[in-house]
Amino acid sequence: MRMVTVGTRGSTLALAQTQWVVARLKEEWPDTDFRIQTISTKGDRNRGSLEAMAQKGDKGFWVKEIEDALLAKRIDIAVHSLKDLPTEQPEGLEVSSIPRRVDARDVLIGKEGMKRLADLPQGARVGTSSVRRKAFLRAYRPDLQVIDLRGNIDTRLAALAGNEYDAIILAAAGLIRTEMRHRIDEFVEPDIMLPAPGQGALALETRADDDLTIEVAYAIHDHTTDDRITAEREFLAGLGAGCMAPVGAHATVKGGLLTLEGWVGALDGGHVIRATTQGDPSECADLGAELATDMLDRGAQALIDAARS
Ligand SMILES: NCc1[nH]cc(CCC(=O)O)c1CC(=O)O
Repeated sequence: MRMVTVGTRGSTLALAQTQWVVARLKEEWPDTDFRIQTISTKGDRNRGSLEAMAQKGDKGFWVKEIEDALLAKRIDIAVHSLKDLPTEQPEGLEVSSIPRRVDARDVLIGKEGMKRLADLPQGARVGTSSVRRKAFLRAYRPDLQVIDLRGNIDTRLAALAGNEYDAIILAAAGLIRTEMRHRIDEFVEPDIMLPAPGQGALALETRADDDLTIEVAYAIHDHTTDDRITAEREFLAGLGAGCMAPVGAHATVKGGLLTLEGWVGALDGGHVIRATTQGDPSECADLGAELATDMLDRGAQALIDAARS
């Protein structure tokens, strides 16, 4: 029997999404044996200094050790949250399959009476970890207090139970995948907070020459998700930015037309540059690159640089 080892981080979310992937793969390949191997990354070990690492240009702190395990053939497929995966893969590795995306939106979870973003009282304390959420939240509601909130999903939910926060913002996908959808109080619409490029999608990474495993992984590839996230990621790459930038991107496909929206925000919320483009889904990469060029012409670089320092 063929055996495929699937590697991932050890967090609840990483394990839940890897178990989902393996169940889907097993449906397609009932005669293949799948084994899950967890791997600890620099991001898992140094939670406190993620921003410092990002500033040094170290983009791959959630994935480096997992990619090393792929290259050393300790694992055959790596499962990543797409939004944490740098836009380029190291020599010898490739993204071979993009499974169907779940909800890309951010969500609000609040205490009693704090369950809708628009209705939060003046000065309410909202916890979030990402510069993108901070920038867009401050632009929408300059009166709110935006407070740092780090850690995995369980840690963040535990923090909300304490006294420091009135509400927190997370990715819907993480809660859906860990069977905590019932905790969601409000889906924040993209016209208020544009999601991160690739949010809600997974990436299956393999060795670029491992044809057998690539065929296995590709069985759960979803073309529409791929077109959407390709547009979003090319936009991010075109801006020269990574997952720690105040950048949102959200593509949808309707009636055979791909619509890509991109936002770049000032971290203080004072300014958000917004742009939209449309085209055939087969042109997804070009649409993303063109939108990035357009935004750079309109001053996006200064906002990205400012958020970095
Ligand atoms: N940066 C951490 C991270 N990476 C992926 C997800 C959620 C799942 C996803 O976006 O696919 C999260 C948690 C969050 O942002 O709330």
